[in-house]
Amino acid sequence: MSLVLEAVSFAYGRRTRRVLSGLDYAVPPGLTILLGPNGAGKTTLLKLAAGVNRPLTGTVRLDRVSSLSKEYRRKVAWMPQSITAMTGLTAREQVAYTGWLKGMSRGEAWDAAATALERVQMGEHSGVRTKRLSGGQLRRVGVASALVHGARVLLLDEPTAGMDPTQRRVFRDLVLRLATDDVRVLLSTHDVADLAEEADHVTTLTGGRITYSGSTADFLGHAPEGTPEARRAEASYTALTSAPSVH
Ligand SMILES: Nc1ncnc2c1ncn2[C@@H]1O[C@H](COP(=O)(O)OP(=O)(O)OP(=O)(O)O)[C@@H](O)[C@H]1O
Repeated sequence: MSLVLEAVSFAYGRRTRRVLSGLDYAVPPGLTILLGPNGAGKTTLLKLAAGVNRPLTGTVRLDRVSSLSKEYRRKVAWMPQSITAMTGLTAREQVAYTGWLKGMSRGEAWDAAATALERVQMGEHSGVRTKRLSGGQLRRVGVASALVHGARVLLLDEPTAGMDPTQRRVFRDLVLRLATDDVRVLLSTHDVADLAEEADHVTTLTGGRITYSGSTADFLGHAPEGTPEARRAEASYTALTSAPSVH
């Protein structure tokens, strides 16, 4: 199973400059952290990979399935930066609704919603209206919605933004458990030090170009010699995002 972007270009309007141009990228196995400065194009890349945005040129596919097909959207799940709490719906209803939108029957979606909420440790909140949940809990409902239809690739856009350290820890443990041999996770974050060291892979994006994509160990090796252990992720990130081009 491989999610690949091939020679992808994208612009938000006909006359606006391209945010991505001729980009080639394959989502690596396991958990990958997507790092890059503000405006680098991380959200744009995730939306293209999710099939939410259509590339101007090039292709996005999961094995042979095009991102423009309905089948693709069942296999790939995207969690946007902000999750909307749907008025009047409980956590389980909101998650089941997503499953139904992705083509599951009502009964199937209802059962799968309970399982997905358990997986994100929100089982005991499944009957709570989502409007009443905290920001961190709502993000976990967002992950459950991404999991409910059995997606093979999860694309999470800055899921830890605005979380306090405790919520961040819970979420981080959750994400580390989600990435398995069968499910690839690509997660964008500004929080270099927090997640990068536990991820399998790191990808850095600068000005719409991939400046590094490889193992976390190699990534950490880009820190200048003598960098203290605790600052290696940050130093590697700085080295890779300020250099003109690497890989
Ligand atoms: N809807 C839009 N319309 C026009 N331009 C946009 C739109 N969304 C993003 N852009 C532009 O595209 C570029 C890449 O934005 P994108 O949101 O993908 O970056 P990002 O790396 O996710 O940034 P951040 O970390 O700030 O979320 C930026 O220059 C941004 O201004």
